[in-house]
Amino acid sequence: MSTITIEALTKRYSRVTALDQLTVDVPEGVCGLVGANGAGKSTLIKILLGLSTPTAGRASVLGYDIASHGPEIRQLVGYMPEHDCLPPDVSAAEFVMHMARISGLPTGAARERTADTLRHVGLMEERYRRMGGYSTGMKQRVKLAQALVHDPKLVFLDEPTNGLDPVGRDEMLDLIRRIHTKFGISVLVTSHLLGELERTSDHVIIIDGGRLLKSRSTGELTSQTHTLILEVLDPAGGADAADRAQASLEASGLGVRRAGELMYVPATDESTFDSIRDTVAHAGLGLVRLQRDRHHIAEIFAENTPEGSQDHVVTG
Ligand SMILES: Nc1ncnc2c1ncn2[C@@H]1O[C@H](COP(=O)(O)OP(=O)(O)OP(=O)(O)O)[C@@H](O)[C@H]1O
Repeated sequence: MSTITIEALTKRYSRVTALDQLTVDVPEGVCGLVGANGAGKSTLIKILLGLSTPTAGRASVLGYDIASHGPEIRQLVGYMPEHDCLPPDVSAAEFVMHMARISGLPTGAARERTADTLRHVGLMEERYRRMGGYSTGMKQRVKLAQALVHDPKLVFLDEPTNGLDPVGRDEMLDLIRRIHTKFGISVLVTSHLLGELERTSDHVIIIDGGRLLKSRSTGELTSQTHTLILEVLDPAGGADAADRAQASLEASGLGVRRAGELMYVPATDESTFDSIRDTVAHAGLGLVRLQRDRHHIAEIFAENTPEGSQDHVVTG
């Protein structure tokens, strides 16, 4: 089932077309929205929240039309904005409690939800300190907590890993995954870091210049290819194992592409596995690895990205 449907959505600013006839459905679960800086991700989120009006096209969020039901949508959706927006002289506990009260929760429930969400994002210890002294990672966690505090059905997270170091980024990605697995909340998360989405998202939507490039389940995007990846060793300790394996495989009629010690062999059918095993054994070598290669999201993006727009995309 879709949480969001988008039909021919267009947003033109005076000099830029930020969204250009975008049509796509966002399924339940964790959905990654990926694109280089300026691809239109934040513009799309603001339109879906009813905070900005599209130039043309239509969309619905959780069954509500964005043109007529902004307040209903904002009641059911949590929003973590991209940029810093936290008052520095206030503590996380006060701020998240305030956001819970604004969402309409009575004081008791707001206090309970504030404690629960701050615990979930790992900010219990520091919750009474003023946020001006927080690290970037802690600020991102407060922004996430305020998006979750009113128990939404869906959250929009705009670049939640921005400014985080690799450890902080991994922790944030785990938190995002748990929002769905533990609480059943669907997530639309934006990023320009393609590698992040492979393990966090169930589905990935790729946009560029406000246009749709691809919308696929992560499984489909990273599905197995028809290439086998192979690594060998010489039990006698010889250093030329890969060279010898390559020569033997080619003599058996198999095509081999080399990348250092790794060999890539096109598989015609399951019998290719047997041919490789027998050929390698016959050459007196041992198999370290023999498996199907997989697509990576970054490669798929690279195949589709018009020249000149890739330099903003980080594939790490
Ligand atoms: N209020 C505005 N007025 C004019 N142009 C705008 C406005 N907001 C966004 N834009 C332009 O629209 C395009 C899309 O911007 P948007 O912020 O949606 O991209 P993004 O994918 O979220 O990138 P980023 O992560 O850098 O914010 C950009 O060219 C941007 O400069």
